[in-house]
Amino acid sequence: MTTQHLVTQIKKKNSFLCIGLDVDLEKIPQHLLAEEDPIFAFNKAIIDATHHLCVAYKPNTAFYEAYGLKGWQSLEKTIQYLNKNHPEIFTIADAKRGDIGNTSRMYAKAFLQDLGFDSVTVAPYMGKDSVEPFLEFKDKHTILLALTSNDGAFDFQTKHMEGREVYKHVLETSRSWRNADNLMYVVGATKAEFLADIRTIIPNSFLLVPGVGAQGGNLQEVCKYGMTDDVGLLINSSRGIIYASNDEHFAEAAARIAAELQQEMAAILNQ
Ligand SMILES: O=C(O)c1cc(=O)[nH]c(=O)n1[C@@H]1O[C@H](COP(=O)(O)O)[C@@H](O)[C@H]1O
Repeated sequence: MTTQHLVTQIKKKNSFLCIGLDVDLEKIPQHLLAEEDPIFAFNKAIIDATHHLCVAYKPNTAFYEAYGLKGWQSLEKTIQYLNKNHPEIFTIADAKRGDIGNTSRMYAKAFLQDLGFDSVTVAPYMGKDSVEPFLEFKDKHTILLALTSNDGAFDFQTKHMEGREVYKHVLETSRSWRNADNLMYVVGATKAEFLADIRTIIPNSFLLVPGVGAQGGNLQEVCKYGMTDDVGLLINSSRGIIYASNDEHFAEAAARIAAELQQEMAAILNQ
């Protein structure tokens, strides 16, 4: 999917919401455990109830890998369901990969080609040759971790190196890599106050912003400092939406929370 297509969808739906499909069998409604594939049954119900409210879905692969082969099959069914029924929706494999080039090439093939995601999250720690293989795919996007939402972000990312913070080096240096136009960046919603500075380095790049909802990030603050003329933001909430209820009306409950966020976004877009 092109960035322009994503922007068009955002404007059409008045939403820049990304729903995180982080499925934990201990948290889903227990009646779904009788289904042949409880994870897919849960995802399908959530997608059917919320697809008109969001522009992206982000399964975090940890929640699928944890269930072995069955989990991987649930992930595959979920992306196939999205690509077949909602091809206008942007899909993110939240896998946080990155390795020597030869290995990264295989990660890129797995998520962007074989599974058919529009994008994949990648860690920048191993540098240029570990990220460039992901950038080779036309109309696919590599979402590089820049400033993450967790407290550990302060261990390395905000430390100074040659006079500036490490996350700023990530932003700046990555712009010189081959096919850098295919880059987006992760900035945690809990770090909204850093966004003004970040926008001086990457004024137009799309940002994936997780941390609204369960982690306490503030949507208004993120938009105030991070929004561009083309919106430039995908705001993710996972647990705050998908676990709104665990009774048989869980999907409607998830849609209610998603609608609240979408309405808040619409108000911001129409200001
Ligand atoms: O790359 C991510 O999506 C990510 C980066 C980050 O800095 N913080 C962060 O929470 N995430 C992911 O975003 C999701 C947040 O989930 P909730 O806290 O349940 O909304 C999880 O899948 C996290 O792994």
